[in-house]
Amino acid sequence: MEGLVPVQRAPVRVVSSPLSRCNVSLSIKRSLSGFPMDTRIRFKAPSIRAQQTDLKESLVVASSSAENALTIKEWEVEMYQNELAISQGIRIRRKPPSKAPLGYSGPFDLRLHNDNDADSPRNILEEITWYKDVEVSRMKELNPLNLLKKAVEDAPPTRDFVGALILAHQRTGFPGLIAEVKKASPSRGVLKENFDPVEIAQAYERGGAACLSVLTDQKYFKGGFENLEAIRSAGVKCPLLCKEFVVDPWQIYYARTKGADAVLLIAAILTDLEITYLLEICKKLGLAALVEVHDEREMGRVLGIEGIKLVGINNRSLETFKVDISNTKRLLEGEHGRQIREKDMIVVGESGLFTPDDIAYVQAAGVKAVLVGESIVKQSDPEKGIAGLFGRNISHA
Ligand SMILES: O=C(O)c1ccccc1NCC(=O)[C@H](O)[C@H](O)COP(=O)(O)O
Repeated sequence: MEGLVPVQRAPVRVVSSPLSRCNVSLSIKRSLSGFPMDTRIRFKAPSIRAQQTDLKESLVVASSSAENALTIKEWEVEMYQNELAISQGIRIRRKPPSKAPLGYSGPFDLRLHNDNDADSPRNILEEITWYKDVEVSRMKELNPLNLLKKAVEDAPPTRDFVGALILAHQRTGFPGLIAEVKKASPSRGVLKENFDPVEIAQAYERGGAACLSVLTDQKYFKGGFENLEAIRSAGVKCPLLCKEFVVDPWQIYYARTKGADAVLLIAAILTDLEITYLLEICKKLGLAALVEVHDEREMGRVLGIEGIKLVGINNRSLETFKVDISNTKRLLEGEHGRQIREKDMIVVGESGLFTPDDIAYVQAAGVKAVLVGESIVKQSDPEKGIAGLFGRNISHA
């Protein structure tokens, strides 16, 4: 099935079913956590017609036992994926480690997570990630992937996000600006009361932004996919980054249907294999991917993944909210910095940038682009906010 990575193939024996004599083989192709599951039941059924009624009845029995087997297998895979994520240094658990399904009789260590407080998120990023899982399941029901894939064909064409950043950098001598359309955030609350996303986007464009970042999360950032769509439909030329917490390939397709030119992939919540897979989907859809890291370990992981052009260094810990712009400098020093230059990757300095000195600081550290929200969106005139941030008008430089 298109869009799946067969990370696990587990034969499930339907031991007590009468169907076992028909050589039922249930193979589970489970992709990544939160990703679609492709379940196929193959029959090497006897060719004799007379056995068909018998087979129908047997199917009913088998399907309920197969369903149980699937639930258990799915839960097991999720647990293994949590283990895999932990082994890659990912502290964020992708799902609440809820209780093992009825009938589970696997290794004891998979059940160790069932302590009483384990089902509470440990920080805001974990909370958002768990919420996304539920939200995406709901949205998928309204917009199934097969319909989305058709809708993608009618989406407006993608624009060159990376190219726009490089051009802006060459044109102005400053890092190319990704200006963020951000109404609120978990750390700062509401940043702008009278929030008109299209007006703000147009002001950013006039002010010399190379690209825009549009927050689409409703619950924590008071954003929305309708903002992305409205900005695109209003004729804003700057390429658009869909700023989401992507945990499922479905979100990438959805972003594309709403006019996105790029998406954010956060290394703190995705395994290496998931990033690789999501990058493939982006490539297929003509989208750029901004892969975001926060620490040395994430940077090391990302440098080991093929095909990443744009890497963002977030100065804000998404777990603690602490902002420290020296994070950008630290992560670009030494071996990692050398590899980034060797691979000719574009680094985006993200979060906590307020003044021309901040811009000069991250530029000296090696960034060719910056992603800025709060300091410019809060200004009564965001166009002037950009000039204030760079210390001069960058719209025609
Ligand atoms: O901004 C937050 O409070 C936040 C909290 C938890 C997860 C993500 C968060 N922000 C996303 C971002 O990375 C920023 O919106 C972006 O880098 C712009 O930052 P800033 O210029 O500081 O608004």
